Parts: sequence; structure tokens; C-alpha cells
Amino acid sequence: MAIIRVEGIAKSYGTHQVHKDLTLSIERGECFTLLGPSGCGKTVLLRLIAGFETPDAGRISIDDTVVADPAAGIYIPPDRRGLGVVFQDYAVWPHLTVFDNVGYPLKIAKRPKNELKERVMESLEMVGMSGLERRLPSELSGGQQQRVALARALVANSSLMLLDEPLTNLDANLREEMRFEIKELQRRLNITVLYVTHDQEIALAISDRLAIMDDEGRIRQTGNPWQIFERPSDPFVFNFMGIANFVPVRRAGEAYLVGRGEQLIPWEPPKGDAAEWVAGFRPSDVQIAPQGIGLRGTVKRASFLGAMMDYLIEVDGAHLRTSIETHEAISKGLMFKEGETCVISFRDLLWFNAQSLTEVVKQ
Ligand SMILES: Nc1ncnc2c1ncn2[C@@H]1O[C@H](COP(=O)(O)OP(=O)(O)OP(=O)(O)O)[C@@H](O)[C@H]1O
Repeated sequence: MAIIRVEGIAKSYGTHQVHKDLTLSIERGECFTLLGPSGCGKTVLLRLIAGFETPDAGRISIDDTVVADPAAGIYIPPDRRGLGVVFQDYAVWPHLTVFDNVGYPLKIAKRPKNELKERVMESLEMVGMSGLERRLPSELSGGQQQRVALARALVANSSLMLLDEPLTNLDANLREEMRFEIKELQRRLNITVLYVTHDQEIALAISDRLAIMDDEGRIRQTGNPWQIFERPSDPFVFNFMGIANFVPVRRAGEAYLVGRGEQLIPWEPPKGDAAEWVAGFRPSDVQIAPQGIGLRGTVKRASFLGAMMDYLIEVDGAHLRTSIETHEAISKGLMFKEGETCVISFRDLLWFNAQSLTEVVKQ
């Protein structure tokens, strides 16, 4: 059952239209991520749901209550939407202790002192910060400060949390640790989390479902991490989720030929009616060999990246990135030099229609 429903939302700033007819629903108890390039409108959407912005058109409901609907004159302010919110720039207050930081929303809501104390202590325990309540933020690490912000969002006992890039200011190790903690917390407390990020790895790691937004603020695909990564709906999603190769393929009678050349691609498109296709694959989907069956190519660039060898291979005018573990390359005699010829085959290949690629190539 949906806990958040966004229906046909539009939002502009001056002449800049950020959202146009955007529809989305988030199910109770899931961790849902909005993932998209910088500036695509993720934060604006979160702020619309939280109530810090009002839509120009459309309707937003939380828990079956309409919280924003300009046509019907409905707008419910943030503090009455029952949400916990952690924004990227929603820093902890430096002059307040951990206790006072976390208790602030309850103080504003004029909750009785004993209830406030009990709930602050509970929230601090949830994020593993018990015993540090008298400290000032300056006496905490970055990760601990982030946990204070999380505890402050949790203190309202909300079953719905909105998190906007809460890990951006942390170093790589801490970011990795915290993303598992957030996921763990979400499961343990059985809360719904709407998470906003432009980091693909975080999104894949924590989400039950995610929506991929493009630069125009449109949702390109919604699905679980496996569907988004393995079954992207279009080249934009495929490209956004990691390094992607795209190769033009054209039909010649019953056969399909690669690039501008005459080599046959040993895979068939799903439906045989179009004359032009684009085959998409990741560097790790390519197998490379000195000879054998497959497409013949030339190694244009060989880069040693530590754990991986990265090769750029030209096949009939198309340039393809491939990668192979350095250990495997050494043990199987697959250390190629620039200028050498090779043969490539595919572990996996996706087919896209030829027109859908132009917008990705443009970028
Ligand atoms: N208050 C505002 N006034 C004018 N323009 C705004 C305002 N808030 C956001 N925008 C514009 O709306 C667009 C979307 O911004 P938003 O912050 O939602 O992007 P984002 O996807 O969250 O990006 P990032 O990942 O970099 O945080 C941007 O072009 C931004 O400049």
C-alpha cells in the first residue's frame, strides 16, 4: 500500500521548469531511492513532499491524506506531515549539546520534559550514540554528527523518513559504513525511507526500489536494484548506472553486422523488424582472447588500474571498453599491448533501438 503518492506534480522557478507531470508512489516499509544526475530535481521533489515547497499543480498524499493540492487550496505545513527529515545541509547546531540537538523538534512541539528525555534517549540508542548526549558537535566525528541528525529525525517517532544525501560530507569509509547502518535501521524499525542521492553505489546498496531521473526531471525507470542494473529500460539508464559500451548494429539480409564493417555479431536482436540497432554492454560483459571465435579488434589503449586491466578496443570503427581482473589476465595470458589484435565475445548484451541512443551520445 502506498504511503506517499505524488500525482501529476509540476514545479517551476521563474521560467525554469524543474518538474512537469511527475507521478510516483512509495510503498509502506520500503527504502525507496531517487537517483539522478546533479540538478535534475531530486531535492525539489523531496522538499515538495516534506512541505518546504508548494507544487504549482498536482497532488501529494501521505498516508492517504492529501497534504498538497493547489487546485483544491490544500497545503499542510511540514510539521504536520508526520515526517522525519535529514537534509544534506541540515547540519546539527554547533552550540547545542547532542541531547538538545536531538530534543529540539520535541521542544518546539512543547512536549513534556520527561517524555522529551525518554524519547531523546531512545533515539540516541537507536543510532548507537547512548552516553554521548552531553557532548557538543565539535567533540564528535563526522559520522557521529550524522547520527545526531538521524536521531533528530527519528525522535518524532515518524514511520516515514526523508533523507537527502545525508552521507555526502563523510569520507569514503564512513559513507560505506553509514549506508549499511541506515538500511539496518530502516529494517529494524520497519519505517519507510525516501532517500535522495546521485551516487549509484549507495542507491544500489540500500534500496528496495529506486527511480532513475534524467536531467529534465523525468522518471525514466522504477524498479528494484537488479532490474535497474541488469534490465535498464533505455540507454540513459544503462549509461547512468555505470560505464557502458554502445555499438551500432545494422541488418544485412538475415545477418547483423557491427559498426561500419562486415563482421557478424553472434547475437540476435529481440525482434527482427528494425534495420538498425544499438547493442549495449558493460566492460565486464566482454571476454577478450588473443584468437578464436568472436569479433576481431585492435587494442588501442591498455591501462593497468591495479586490480583491473582496462582495454580500449577498436572493432570496425566502434571503440569498446573492456575490463578484466589483472590476476586473471596474467594467469590466462591476456595481458595485451597497444596495437595488438584480439578477439572479443560477450557474456551479456542488451539491445536498444537506434534512435534512443542519440540523447546519450549527445551528453
Ligand atoms: N529555490 C529555488 N529557486 C530557483 N531555482 C531552484 C530553487 N531550488 C532548486 N532550484 C533549481 O531546480 C533545479 C533542481 O534542483 P535540485 O536541488 O532539486 O537538484 P538535485 O537533483 O537535488 O541536485 P543535487 O544532486 O546536485 O543536489 C536546479 O536547476 C536548481 O538550480
